Amino acid sequence: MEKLEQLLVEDVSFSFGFKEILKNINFELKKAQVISIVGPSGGGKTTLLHLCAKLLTLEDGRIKNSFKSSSFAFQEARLLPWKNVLDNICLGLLAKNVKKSKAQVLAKQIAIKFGLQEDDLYKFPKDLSGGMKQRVSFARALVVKPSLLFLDEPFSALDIGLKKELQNLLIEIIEKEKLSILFITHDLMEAIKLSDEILVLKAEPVGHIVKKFKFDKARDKRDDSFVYEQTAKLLSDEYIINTFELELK
Ligand SMILES: Nc1ncnc2c1ncn2[C@@H]1O[C@H](COP(=O)(O)OP(=O)(O)OP(=O)(O)O)[C@@H](O)[C@H]1O
Repeated sequence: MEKLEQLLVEDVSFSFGFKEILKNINFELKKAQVISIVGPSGGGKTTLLHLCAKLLTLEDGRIKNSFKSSSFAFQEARLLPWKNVLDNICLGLLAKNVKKSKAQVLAKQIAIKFGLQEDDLYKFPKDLSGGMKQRVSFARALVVKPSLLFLDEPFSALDIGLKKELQNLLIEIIEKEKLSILFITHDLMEAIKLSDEILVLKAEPVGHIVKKFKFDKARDKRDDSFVYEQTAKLLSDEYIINTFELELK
């Protein structure tokens, strides 16, 4: 029988020193699902993601991650400046003991899929635009074929066209490879386009989930009008208004 892959977060609370950041967080992320965490700045979204990804040590509650493998992509691409594009993408594969020649072939394939040109592969991060760095960061995260991907605002610095292109590519990979994603975004439209569930994290008095929104419509059927319609609905929801301290005009 195949092992159940899921991320189970139960009663998680966390403090930095005396400052309580998160209180009683509960949710479950299943295979091929996308959960996004939205909320105002400073609400503890990144802290929660880091706890789930074991980049921070859990103090209180339980996090069970039974996904086979995971990887990350962050808002800043975090590429190694002394390695070229190809070598940056190869890193995770080499860490998994894939032979260098094989790693380079796989890295090249995914780089091209993510819209990089052949001659970009030998450039160093300092010679890349922000959008190109982001493509490299995605390629590096996905080349290892993770079953769970942690994303911290990966699209926020990109122009609308590139954002849409990378989102669509991600949607294709979610459906084809049954990728699961936990991601943070400030962008409600992006969350609606990509997620099965949105968790709204309110900062006051301590970071907690005030509401969960679920979306059943197949991701590849979510056209612009669906996204606009749902965004308008969310923006009139009292929990969203309250959490983001929106003023009703
Ligand atoms: N290493 C740290 N030490 C102490 N406090 C921290 C540390 N990292 C974050 N914090 C504090 O924890 C709180 C939550 O931060 P976090 O980055 O998780 O919020 P966020 O919701 O992701 O914010 P943003 O949307 O601005 O990225 C903030 O008040 C922040 O100042």
